[in-house]
This record gives sequence, C-alpha cells and structure tokens, in this order.
Amino acid sequence: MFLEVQHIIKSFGAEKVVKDLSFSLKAKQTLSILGKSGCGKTTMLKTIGGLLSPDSGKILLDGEDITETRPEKRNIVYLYQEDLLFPHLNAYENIAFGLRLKKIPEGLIKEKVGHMLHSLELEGQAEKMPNQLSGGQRQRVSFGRAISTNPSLLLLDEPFGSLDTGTRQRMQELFKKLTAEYDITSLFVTHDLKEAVLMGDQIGFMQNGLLTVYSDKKDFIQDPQTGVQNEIEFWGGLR
Ligand SMILES: Nc1ncnc2c1ncn2[C@@H]1O[C@H](COP(=O)(O)OP(=O)(O)OP(=O)(O)O)[C@@H](O)[C@H]1O
Repeated sequence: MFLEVQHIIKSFGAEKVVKDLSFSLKAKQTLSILGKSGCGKTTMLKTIGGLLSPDSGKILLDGEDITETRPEKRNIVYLYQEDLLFPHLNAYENIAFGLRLKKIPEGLIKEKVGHMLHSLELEGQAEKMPNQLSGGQRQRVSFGRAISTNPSLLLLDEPFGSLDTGTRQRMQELFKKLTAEYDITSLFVTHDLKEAVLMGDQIGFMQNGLLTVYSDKKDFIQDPQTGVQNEIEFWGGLR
C-alpha cells in the first residue's frame, strides 16, 4: 500500500480527538472522508501532513516511515478551503512558486505552468492578480499550485466548501480529470454526502474520532450511520 496509517492517536489535553486511526490507500486512489463538524477530520489530515505530532502510531508513505519527518520534507500538500494565494503574485507566478523553490529551470517551469493553466481551463487568466479572479478561478489556481510540484500525497480539507453548486460541480469534474492526469493519491475530506461518493475510489466515515473505511461503496450506502438511507427516503418520499 502507498499510504499506511497505523494506530494513530491524537489528543488535545484530555480530549482524545483521533482514536486509533488505521487505514491504507493504494497509489493514485482517492479516499473521501465524510464526517460531521468537530469529529476530528482536520486533526487527522494535519497529523498525516506533519503539522501536528501524534501521541502514538505510525505513518508510512511509499514504504518509508514518515511519522517523525518534518512537514516540508514529507512531499505532502495540505489544501484547505480558505487557502490563500500570494496576493502580490499573478496566477502564473502562484502556480510557478513551488517549482521555483525546487530550482527547476525556467524553460521547464514555463512548459509545466502553461500545461497546468490549460488543464485548469485558466488560459487567458495567467496575468491576473488573485483579487481579479473569481472564487472558482482562485480555487483552481490554488489547486494548480498544490499539484504542480507532483506531491506524493494531496490532503484536501473541504476544498470546494465555499463555492456555489454549479462551480462546485465543475471543480469536482476537473479534480477527477486532474487526479488521473497527474497520478495523484489523495484524501478528500467533505461534509457533502454526494461529493464523498463522487470523489472517492473508497469512502470513509468519521464519527467521534473513529474512522470506518468501506471496502465497497454499496456497504457505505447501506450503513444507516452514514445518512445515505435517510437521504434516499427523503427524495423517495417526495415522489
Ligand atoms: N489546537 C487545538 N487545541 C485544542 N482542541 C482542538 C485543537 N484543534 C482541534 N481541537 C478540537 O478537536 C476536535 C476536532 O476538531 P477538527 O478540527 O479535527 O474537526 P473537523 O472534523 O475537521 O471539524 P470541521 O468539519 O468543523 O472542520 C474539536 O472538538 C476541536 O475543538
């Protein structure tokens, strides 16, 4: 398995927020994680990304134990809803930022950013500053910046939460396309049931710091805890 999370526990004071978290994920797959506010999703992502240290447990990425590795050395990108672009850099430079840090030659940066802008359907927006872009366009630039450096793992924390329904739907389609094109392995946290089903190759449900990963989408749909059955009954009741 590409990502292996083994018995992670994380507490804040007396509050045990992540309880014995264990799961694994194959390369190039997306695990979507659904859960109510406060159940520990962000804490889980931050622990995997290295922004928080677990009390105990292990994290292996591509066979390497990264539990103690500093966040900037993990090759993991954490992307969240309010993720800010650099306000003084235009769309092109925001995407190029990580590549410049890696000292990639200018010609190659031009090629990679050009390709990314095309994939993100942002041609013609390259020169715009963040405050001249729409919310959905800014989100796409953030996304481009996150994946342009080919991270081993992408952690997405409710990335489309602030977008209107139509834009959100287009971002979901674009995300699917880009994860396939850039061979991305990701954890996708969302409050949205439909989004969880659409985005995940696998689905997990988190409740009170405990994560259940379903081997099959059908099991997820049938489990009364996940809320899918309520949803089906609601829509069925309107017929
Ligand atoms: N730095 C911290 N110090 C103390 N408690 C914290 C800290 N960060 C999170 N918590 C607590 O841990 C619990 C889980 O928070 P977390 O942010 O992981 O939830 P979440 O599932 O991501 O929620 P949401 O969907 O609302 O973002 C909450 O009770 C929160 O108050």
